[in-house]
Amino acid sequence: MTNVSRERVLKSLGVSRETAAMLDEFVSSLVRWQRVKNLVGPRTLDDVWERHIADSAQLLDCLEHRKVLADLGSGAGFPGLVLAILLKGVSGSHVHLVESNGRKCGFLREVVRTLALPATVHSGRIEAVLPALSIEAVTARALAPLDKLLELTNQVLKGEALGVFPKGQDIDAELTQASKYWTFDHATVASRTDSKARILLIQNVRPASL
Ligand SMILES: C[S@@+](CC[C@H](N)C(=O)[O-])C[C@H]1O[C@@H](n2cnc3c(N)ncnc32)[C@H](O)[C@@H]1O
Repeated sequence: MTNVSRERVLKSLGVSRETAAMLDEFVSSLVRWQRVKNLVGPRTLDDVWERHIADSAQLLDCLEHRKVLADLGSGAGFPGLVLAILLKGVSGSHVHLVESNGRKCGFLREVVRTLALPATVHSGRIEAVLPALSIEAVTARALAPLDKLLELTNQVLKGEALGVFPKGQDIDAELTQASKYWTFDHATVASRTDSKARILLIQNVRPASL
């Protein structure tokens, strides 16, 4: 199953042999660390290629020309490490991985170092780290509902920077709730890995009262 998924995902991504080798190395490290550090929901590793690698990689197209980004609440590197692997070699690219859990940061640092990725691991809280970063896009998967995400990111998303947030079937309710507190431009893109999911693209965020 894992090998079939791997082949299918790598084929659909159309990556080079070098990039495929980096993704393999990342998955191997995750499986190794998972045995002792429990970084992701254990059952999700059975389908790591579809559920985590492909699900993260599809965000690359949403970024368009943007290549300096912050991934908030990176966990075991989804989507941030996958994007850093895909962006390696793209001049000027950089991924800031922001994660407060020290154990997960240890893993992220090891993968960044081993694969020499264009990425920095920030071990700390988003609220403290994000304001100091200069970025073109923000990603966050499975971190918080949209109103909370905009509370965390409104300062960086008030202009041209793009928020790229994978969302599940509650997306419409989240948009309604967030609209009570924020105004913003948004669009959605269908997820390629989950028929019930969409990817939310957000810009020009302002407090609703202004
Ligand atoms: C549910 S996990 C999702 C991880 C990953 N993005 C994924 O999709 O697999 C949320 C992660 O966000 C981190 N996190 C939550 N609140 C945070 C905060 N305020 N600052 C930094 N990290 C945070 C948690 O430690 C956790 O690793």
